[in-house]
Amino acid sequence: MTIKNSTCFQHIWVSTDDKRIAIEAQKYGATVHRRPEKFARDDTPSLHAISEFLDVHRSIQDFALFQCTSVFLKTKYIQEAVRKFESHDCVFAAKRSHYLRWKVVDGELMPAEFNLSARPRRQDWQGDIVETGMFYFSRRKLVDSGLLQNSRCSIVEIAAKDSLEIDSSYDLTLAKYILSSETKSEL
Ligand SMILES: CC(=O)N[C@H]1[C@H]([C@H](O)[C@H](O)CO)O[C@](O)(C(=O)O)C[C@@H]1O
Repeated sequence: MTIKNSTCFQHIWVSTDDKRIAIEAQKYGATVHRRPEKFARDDTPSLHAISEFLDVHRSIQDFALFQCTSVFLKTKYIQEAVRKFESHDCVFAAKRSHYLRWKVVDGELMPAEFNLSARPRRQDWQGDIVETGMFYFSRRKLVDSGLLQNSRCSIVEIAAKDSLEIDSSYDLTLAKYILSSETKSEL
């Protein structure tokens, strides 16, 4: 409904091989794209599913993928993405991360991005940019070359409280808790 209410799109499709999802999608005014089972496996990358969709819908040049695992999508994020998409090849949802990341190189632990003798403070750096998975605006020309993004990308920064992506039952519990604690005006 958030996508529909944004009034930003000519068409809203739900790509699925599942009858129950198809019924729900139609109930809320989306058009169903019957995704072939071989593109609907647990290990099917989204890019393959997008490519299959674009192969069937040849007139579509530009598109936005919304992942239903990000349940705190807001109209303001969609509108910002639409604005930025006018001057970029792709726009995706991202958040800032201020975690100090480490990596193992040849069996040795070392900082991924920071200097041990000058540990950054949150206040002193803008943080890493991390995809939240909420959405990806992109173009057929990129998908045709096997990409979803290129160097002419922009991001929409998602507030930490909206950035949860449901990947596990713990995430689902968290999402239910956040939803029950949000006031109606915030939704
Ligand atoms: C558009 C895209 O690439 N989607 C991919 C997402 C995003 O990378 C993730 O949501 C970012 O947070 O991850 C997966 O769901 C995953 O690894 O299980 C696979 C899926 O193909």
